[in-house]
Amino acid sequence: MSATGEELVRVDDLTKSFGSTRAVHGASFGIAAGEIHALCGHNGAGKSTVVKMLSGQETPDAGAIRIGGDRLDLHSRQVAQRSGVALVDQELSVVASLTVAENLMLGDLRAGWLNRRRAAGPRLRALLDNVGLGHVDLDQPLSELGIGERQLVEIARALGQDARLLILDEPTATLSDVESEYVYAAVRAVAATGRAILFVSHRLGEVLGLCDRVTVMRDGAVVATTAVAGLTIDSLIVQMLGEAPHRLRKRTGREAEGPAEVLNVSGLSVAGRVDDFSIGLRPGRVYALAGQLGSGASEVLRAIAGLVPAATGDIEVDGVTVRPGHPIAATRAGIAFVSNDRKSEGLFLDKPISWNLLATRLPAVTRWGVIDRQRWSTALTRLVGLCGLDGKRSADSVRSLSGGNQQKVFVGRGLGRSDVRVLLLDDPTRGVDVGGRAAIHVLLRDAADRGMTVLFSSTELEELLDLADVVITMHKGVVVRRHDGDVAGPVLLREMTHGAATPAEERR
Ligand SMILES: Nc1ncnc2c1ncn2[C@@H]1O[C@H](COP(=O)(O)OP(=O)(O)OP(=O)(O)O)[C@@H](O)[C@H]1O
Repeated sequence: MSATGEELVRVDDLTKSFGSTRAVHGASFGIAAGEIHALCGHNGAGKSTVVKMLSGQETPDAGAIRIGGDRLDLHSRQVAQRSGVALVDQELSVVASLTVAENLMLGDLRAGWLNRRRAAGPRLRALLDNVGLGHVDLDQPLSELGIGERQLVEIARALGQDARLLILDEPTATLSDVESEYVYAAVRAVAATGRAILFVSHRLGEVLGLCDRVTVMRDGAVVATTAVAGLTIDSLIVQMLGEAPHRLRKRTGREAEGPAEVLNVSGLSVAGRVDDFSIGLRPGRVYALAGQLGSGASEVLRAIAGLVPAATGDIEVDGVTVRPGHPIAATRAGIAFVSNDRKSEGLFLDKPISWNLLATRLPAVTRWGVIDRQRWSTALTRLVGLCGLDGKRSADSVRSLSGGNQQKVFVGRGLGRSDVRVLLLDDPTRGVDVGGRAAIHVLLRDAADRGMTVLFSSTELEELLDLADVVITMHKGVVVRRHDGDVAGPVLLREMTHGAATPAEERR
């Protein structure tokens, strides 16, 4: 752990609301020069909003940000960058088709002669060396590098901006352990140069292993800033969730026994993402895959839906084999998939609601290849009712709906179809407000009650506890545990953020 020096970054009473949502209120903490400072909290705690305020993407409603004692008005990303704040985002912004050198110069504010490739060469070389990329050629296309190395190029680029504060938002979420180690080494090297580092992570093991102190947020407020030396995974989880009586998932009477399994998956693997995943699912139940970004939950769903060509393993629906990597075969077998990206992978935003709901069931609403008005209208009325949408608006474009209602249309397409046996949903309520979320939960529960098998992924404890009959936790591509009976929120969070307990941890 690096020694920490004078306080370099200071955040005081930072506050930000979106409409009636108080995303962050009264948040205060400091980061010393040379310190690796973690920012933790469960979903919706306010971490991203703090990061956005520090990096100039959101303007605080109140409060102050100081770097090196100077109070800063970081009203745009460029201003934040000029003030010495560099952000390495969850989504990499490096460009695969450019060379490493070109990527390092992207977005550099000191454009001009200094950045011309030849003049900049030695400086760029030093940046790469600093993050452990001494073996990488500046003129190599970025596409030749692995995902971990691209993450390091991104960090090197941020350093090239002469950052005083380097913010890393879940930098290892999708990396392997080996790749993550390179990132840790780079982060330690950067801290050793006296910069302040804010490290946002859901992986509590790495927080304890890498960082000096951790600030935990809950419901928009800072709970505490503590030296990691005095913390354990469990004490961090208590800070994240509070001491209040922990919610238990209530048994619904849907025990493990019951009707024969409809979906059987065994030995499902996706190189580098999912390792040896097996599951048997019965009809009439709601199953959840609980896992953070990088847990493999999303890839499992996509692989079962036939959308991952490189997936291997056995998938059977009602005893009939469905070859991985064949989406049409999966659909024919009765598997429907709702992705987590309704905008680019599902809805036609400028088409009417009716069209979006019925496009996937044309055979049921046509006669001799022509749309049968009567059938169309009957199916539409039924589906609009099933989704809890306003029937009078079915001619409106999907774009005109709120996010929650758009998601209802997206989910609704898989409902009420006799040919769908298994409904897979990747994070079905992401970005949906509380009311919309409850409505989607009702839709999914009803679908299960009518005999469908529902399997969804989520990172939200409340959603897992409210909706699922069975919760399967995943961490770094493997199943941690299957919970058929009652389970408490902190147990799920521990398994999602840290994986299986070691024998020593079990004994404690
Ligand atoms: N642009 C926005 N408009 C409306 N509400 C928002 C917006 N951004 C964030 N929120 C709300 O503010 C609260 C804090 O969200 P934030 O994204 O900062 O949390 P987080 O700790 O980063 O969560 P996660 O780990 O899930 O990313 C949440 O209730 C969220 O729904």
